[in-house]
Amino acid sequence: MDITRLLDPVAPASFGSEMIDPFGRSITYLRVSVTDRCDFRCVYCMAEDMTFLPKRDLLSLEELDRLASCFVEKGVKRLRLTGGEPLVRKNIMHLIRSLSRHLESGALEELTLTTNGSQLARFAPELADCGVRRLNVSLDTLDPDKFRQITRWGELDKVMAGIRAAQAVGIRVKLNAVALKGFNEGEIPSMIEWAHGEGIDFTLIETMPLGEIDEDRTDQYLPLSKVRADLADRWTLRDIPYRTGGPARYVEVAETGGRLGFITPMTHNFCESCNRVRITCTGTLFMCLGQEDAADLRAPLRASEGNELLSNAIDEAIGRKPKGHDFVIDRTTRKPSVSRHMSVTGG
Ligand SMILES: Nc1nc2c(ncn2[C@@H]2O[C@H](COP(=O)(O)OP(=O)(O)OP(=O)(O)O)[C@@H](O)[C@H]2O)c(=O)[nH]1
Ligand SMILES: C[S@@+](CC[C@H](N)C(=O)[O-])C[C@H]1O[C@@H](n2cnc3c(N)ncnc32)[C@H](O)[C@@H]1O
Ligand code: SF4
Ligand code: SF4
Repeated sequence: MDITRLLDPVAPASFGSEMIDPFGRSITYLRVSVTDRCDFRCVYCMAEDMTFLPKRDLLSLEELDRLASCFVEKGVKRLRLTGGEPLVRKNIMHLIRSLSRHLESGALEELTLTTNGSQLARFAPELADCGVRRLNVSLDTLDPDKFRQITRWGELDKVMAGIRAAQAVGIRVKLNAVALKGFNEGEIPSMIEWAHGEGIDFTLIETMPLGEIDEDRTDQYLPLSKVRADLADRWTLRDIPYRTGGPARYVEVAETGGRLGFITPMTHNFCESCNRVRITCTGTLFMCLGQEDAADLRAPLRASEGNELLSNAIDEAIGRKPKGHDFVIDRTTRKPSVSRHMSVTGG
């Protein structure tokens, strides 16, 4: 905590001050959406006909580096690149290579990604070389036809090759699947068995109401409380204290010997222990995934070469971090709770 702020609450935070929000939560985790573009169009994430940002609106990789590095100086220990699809951003490895200096210095504990895996076979060796030790691959089905259906045109083979390539260079892969009623509901146990057989942790996510999509979310929404109860009829699930710094809560499945995570924003809110904020590829800071409020960091970033203005803008925004989301998915609420798509902030 910056001592000058304790003595005088209106004193500007000194550069490098750690970030504590109004609810006493320490912000140590930054998610950076490096592009809003993607080579897939998952039906729960995007509409088929999406309008993406013009390239001129994007921060350069150097600007993204400066922005993320300012957060590292302010106490961020975990950095996750997302998107859109992070690996489709041109020259993304320049950014990852450059950010890896914070791993070498010990300032960062983890540099990682959430990816759809389509480009992973190409990038895995270099990612490992940059110090990426584990990453999350989003995969909602193991059936190639269903995979094409949910992603609108993705090829499962490529993702599988990406997973294998990552494992081959020693990167630990975790699979994340959005639980979708009538789509992968029946396949969840066999996906878990497959992942655990491969030594891969598996996490289920509840669908959240972000952005207009072509389908009705009420038809897709599958509460994980129900999935968990069904799995508990089949297997022995034991709560374990394992934590990654993300929102998943884990159990161990006695019969498979693997870890299963649940990300339950709808049925069991985890905002109380929130430790994260997000920046987008245009330099907008979102203090909460589930709210519209945001702060522009591009202007202070570009206004001077030093980081003081930027640091002050970040402190001011962290001071507005809300308590949590107000997500609702039901038949009476047709509009998404938040207008932007998940691909803007990267989940
Ligand atoms: N509501 C909410 N959902 C989140 C938050 N962070 C992550 N999620 C959801 O969880 C999904 C997976 O996030 P990841 O960071 O890839 O996975 P994770 O399981 O949290 O990450 P690790 O546990 O660090 O491996 C995201 O795409 C979101 O859908 C959050 O702060 N709030
Ligand atoms: C937006 S994607 C970005 C990174 C990368 N393209 C990927 O799919 O891993 C990050 C995660 O958000 C999840 N996601 C997208 N839309 C969602 C929604 N409406 N509710 C819950 N999770 C969602 C995806 O399944 C994925 O795991
Ligand atoms: S979930 Fe990821 S892969 Fe699927 S459309 Fe969204 S950004 Fe692309
Ligand atoms: S919804 Fe907002 S407050 Fe809740 S965990 Fe996610 S980012 Fe944090």
